[in-house]
Amino acid sequence: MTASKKEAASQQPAPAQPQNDLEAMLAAARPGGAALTPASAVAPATPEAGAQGPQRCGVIAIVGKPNVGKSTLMNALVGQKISITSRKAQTTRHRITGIRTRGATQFVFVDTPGFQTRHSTALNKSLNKTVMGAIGDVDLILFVVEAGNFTLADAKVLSLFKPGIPTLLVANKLDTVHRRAELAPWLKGMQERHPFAEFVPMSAKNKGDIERLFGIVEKYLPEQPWWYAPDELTDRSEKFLASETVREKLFRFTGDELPYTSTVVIDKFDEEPSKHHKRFMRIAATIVVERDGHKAMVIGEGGERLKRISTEARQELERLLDAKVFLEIWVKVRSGWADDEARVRSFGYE
Ligand SMILES: Nc1nc2c(ncn2[C@@H]2O[C@H](COP(=O)(O)OP(=O)(O)OP(=O)(O)O)[C@@H](O)[C@H]2O)c(=O)[nH]1
Repeated sequence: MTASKKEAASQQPAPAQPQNDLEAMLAAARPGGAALTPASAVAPATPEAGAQGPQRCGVIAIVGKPNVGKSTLMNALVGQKISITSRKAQTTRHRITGIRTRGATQFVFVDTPGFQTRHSTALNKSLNKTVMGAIGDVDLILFVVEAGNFTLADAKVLSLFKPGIPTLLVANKLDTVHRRAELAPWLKGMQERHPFAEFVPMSAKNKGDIERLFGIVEKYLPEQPWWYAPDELTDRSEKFLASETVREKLFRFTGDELPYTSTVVIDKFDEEPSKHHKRFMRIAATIVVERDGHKAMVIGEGGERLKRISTEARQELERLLDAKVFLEIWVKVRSGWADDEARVRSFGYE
């Protein structure tokens, strides 16, 4: 990948011509360095897989501090929910590959956990190691921040980037910026911080922006044969997706009360023969929490909350696995697991 990566890195993307208010504002902020490319200024890439022309394939890391919208972006790019999302920071804990094949190009996205700067537990050290591993050998980095915002936590992530890998500044959540004029000086400041290849103000929730981001990303990927079949969406196992689904429901239904150190372990993931269903899966999961109080919180009054978590997780898994699912969930207390390196590893973290 190295030779072709250099080629991709040396491509100089042409700056977009201003076509609307946002673009004009961006052009005004342009200090002569990076192309300021609002997602809305680029022609969409060819949507279907299998088109003529040389194949392109490359790895794109999606990196940023917690809660900036990395998983939302990844799911929108892949076109299906691969990475779990929630309002709670630190939802993503593993490196996740999402694959999308469009036209002659295969995009291999790597979503990473939000880089942790606050607590130095074994869990957080493992999360940061995952981020570092993900950005080491990729063709392009999408550095995701909230448009108009740049904090110390963002700066710490940025300081990890090595020179040589082209990096796009994805200024996400543009829909929440009401005073767009204020973005110009902010972008100018960002240009001074790092030699970004392009600036892409956008919203991960806007389909048009996603469509155009494909067009921007495509030109950084080297010409080489695809690595995956065109219909593959992820390299993660169904078992892994099962644990992520339960974890997502757990966080959704417990809100901010439950510490982020709670986790999910899959104890059983078996396909069984069935006369009534084309596919029948028997899954057993354990939610691991740190304290008795957290266990009570997960179970809820009369078991109501755990029942809701189970029902929603089962329904989503039935869609995801295209199977009838029997899901059993247990809750166990293992105090101090996030501080215990061996436990962190035994629960499937790197
Ligand atoms: N308004 C708005 N909200 C967004 C956008 N993108 C993501 N969000 C919201 O931001 C929150 C965090 O999104 P995630 O995708 O989980 O963020 P993340 O960066 O993966 O978070 P971690 O897993 O903690 O690293 C969720 O509530 C999303 O719905 C956007 O473009 N606009």
